[in-house]
Amino acid sequence: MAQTQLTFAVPKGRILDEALPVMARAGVVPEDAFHDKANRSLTFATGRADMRLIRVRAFDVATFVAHGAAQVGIVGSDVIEEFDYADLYAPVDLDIGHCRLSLAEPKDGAASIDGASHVRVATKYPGLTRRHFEAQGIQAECVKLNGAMEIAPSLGMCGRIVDLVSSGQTLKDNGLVEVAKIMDITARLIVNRAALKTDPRVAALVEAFRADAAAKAA
Ligand SMILES: Nc1ncnc2c1ncn2[C@@H]1O[C@H](COP(=O)(O)OP(=O)(O)OP(=O)(O)O)[C@@H](O)[C@H]1O
Ligand SMILES: O=P(O)(O)OC[C@H]1O[C@H](OP(=O)(O)OP(=O)(O)O)[C@H](O)[C@@H]1O
Repeated sequence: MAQTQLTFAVPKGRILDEALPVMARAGVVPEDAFHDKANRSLTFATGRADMRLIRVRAFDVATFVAHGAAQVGIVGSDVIEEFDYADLYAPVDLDIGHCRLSLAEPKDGAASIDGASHVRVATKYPGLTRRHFEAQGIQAECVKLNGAMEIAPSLGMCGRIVDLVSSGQTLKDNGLVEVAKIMDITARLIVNRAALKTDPRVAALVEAFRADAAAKAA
């Protein structure tokens, strides 16, 4: 009987360039069409007849894998923690996509919108933001944005933002300062828990990525 195809979900954003060499060392190499910017396909063959890639938005990688539509994927730990899907397991830290999730405010201080027990925050990460403030007994009202949240405080929409920071240049260029780090972030290999239990190819892939991470760390 022919084996079902494994589906490996990769994010189309900035992690991808760093992820491709790691994937190649674990034996996952996309067909040439994957690198053709004009190609609008979302599904690609790999060097393995029993595996295909899907290229989707970073947040959707976690959703496809949690629902078992893809068995394996690569995504930032920010996305994993934001969703906290029970069916998703993140067994390998790939040591790529380093950044941090931080709280930032205008360099002259948060706007008067914010009080002692209630703040309004623009973010792509409402779950992580609420949890961060809850731990301090503060209720966070989150305004969900999908990008460019650095402009929200200057437009009076919120007092602060929670967003990813790497060099800090985006904050600086928009008159903001980092006031607290919420978490350090790296990209992880993620797998669907049920697929890991039932399909030995998933366990073998985890081992291949784990061996590569261990060799890199040695
Ligand atoms: N400045 C950064 N430096 C390093 N890693 C980052 C940075 N920004 C984001 N990342 C990591 O890359 C992942 C994807 O980020 P990116 O901003 O490229 O997503 P995207 O594909 O543009 O998002 P969307 O799906 O909303 O279009 C993030 O989840 C995070 O783990
Ligand atoms: O600290 P820095 O090095 O400046 O990086 C931080 C920026 O990188 C990410 O955005 P990205 O460039 O992915 O664009 P986006 O707004 O489309 O998410 C993040 O959302 C910040 O805006």
